[in-house]
This record gives sequence, structure tokens and C-alpha cells, in this order.
Amino acid sequence: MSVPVLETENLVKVYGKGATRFDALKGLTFEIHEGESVAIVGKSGSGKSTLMHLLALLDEPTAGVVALEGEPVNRLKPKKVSQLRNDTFGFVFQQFFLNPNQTVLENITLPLKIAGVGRSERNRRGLEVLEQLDMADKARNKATNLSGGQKQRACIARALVNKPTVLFADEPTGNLDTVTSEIVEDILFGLHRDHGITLVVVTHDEDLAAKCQRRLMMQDGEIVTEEHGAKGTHA
Ligand SMILES: Nc1ncnc2c1ncn2[C@@H]1O[C@H](COP(=O)(O)OP(=O)(O)OP(=O)(O)O)[C@@H](O)[C@H]1O
Repeated sequence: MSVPVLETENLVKVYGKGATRFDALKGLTFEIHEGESVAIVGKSGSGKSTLMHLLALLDEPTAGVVALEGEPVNRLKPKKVSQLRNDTFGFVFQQFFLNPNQTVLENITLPLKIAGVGRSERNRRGLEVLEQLDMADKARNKATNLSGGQKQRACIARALVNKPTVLFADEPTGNLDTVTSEIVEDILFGLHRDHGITLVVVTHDEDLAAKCQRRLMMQDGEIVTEEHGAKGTHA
């Protein structure tokens, strides 16, 4: 079998110490393979976001290992980790995190700016993904002047502009109405199906989770069950 794009070994996260110590993740070992769609589900406080932050190299575990394409990340220098994160991952969050003072195009090309890509190439690639998401006509709009669904599409565009291997989505439809949620879900699963992007979704939404090929059910910092097989039409 191929090397997993992400794997963890005995992943532990402890917040605080002494009387305020909280064991948020209690030794998780699992793999995510390239091209999979995986949902991380569970009640509020079960450790979903903590796990996603560790997988996405946004935070460090207290103990245990995260390996990216077979390489344990804890052996790498912080600068290399940042570079890998920017090159390999795209992020879509519930809260959008768009800069209201910048245009849509400026917002979505930020990962390319961080990677040191020049302005004209940034704009070319930015317009290409906006085109793909049917948002090219909004390129010069300020990011505030968009509907919720358009904001989330802009976030997806920003997540895709670096052609990531893995797309992390934390409650991507949490702030959207049902119809707009479906549009955003269709885009995410379309990227998965048609472009082979690996999708890691943290969600409370059972319908969204059901569309993923695998569901990791979390409870009190542990994966208590794992379900396989998409329940929807996106096998
Ligand atoms: N920085 C922190 N300091 C202390 N405790 C924390 C910190 N971050 C998270 N926790 C605790 O760790 C536990 C897991 O939090 P986490 O955000 O991963 O849960 P979650 O499953 O994503 O919840 P939600 O669905 O509400 O977002 C919670 O009990 C939370 O209070």
C-alpha cells in the first residue's frame, strides 16, 4: 500500500498542568491515504479541532508523532514545517478569516504571496481558481461585499490556489444556510472526486460526514469508532 499522506502514532495533547490539566487527545494512531475523504466527528469538546490542528501542523503534540508522507514532522525545523504546511495543505474554516480591506483576489492569493510567487503569476493563478469556482466576476470586490456562500467559495479558492494535496475543512458549512451548504459541499466533494484532493472535514453535520468515505468518531479525546463507506452519492 502507498505511504499514507498523513499518519499519527500515539498522538497525545495535554492542555494546562496540575489542577487545570486537561487530556484533550489520549494517544491516537491512524492513517489517512492520499485521495481519501475523512470526517472527524464527535460532540463538542471531544477533541476534533485539537486533532485537526495537530494533523495540519498548526500545533505540536505533547507526545507522539505526526508524519507527513512518511516523514515524522517533529524532526523538522519550524521553518521547514511552515513551508510544508503552506505547500501541502489548504484550509477552509467556518469563520472565513478573510481580510475585509482586501479584494477577493488579494485574499485568495495570500498563500502564493507567502510562498514568494510574484504578483502577475499570483493574479493569473488566483483568477484561474476563481474561474473554477464561478467567482471570477467577484475578483476585484472587497471581501466584505459578498454573501456567506460567496465568502466560503472565496475561502475554498484561497485553500486551492497552492494546489494542495490535503484540504482541511473545519465546520465548512457551519455558518451557511441549507441551500448554500449544499453548494459548498458539492464543490468540496467535486474537488475530491474530480481532482483527487484528500479531504479532512471536522463537522457536527451528519449529512456532511455521511458523504465522506471514512468517519472517525471521537469521544473524550479518543477515536471510539471508525465507519467506512460514503453513505451518500459520493462513493
Ligand atoms: N488552549 C486550550 N487550553 C485548555 N483547554 C483547551 C484548549 N483548547 C481546547 N481545550 C479543551 O480541549 C477539549 C477539546 O477541544 P476541541 O476544541 O478540540 O474540541 P472540539 O471537539 O473541536 O469541540 P467543538 O465541536 O466545540 O469545536 C475541550 O474540552 C477544550 O475545552
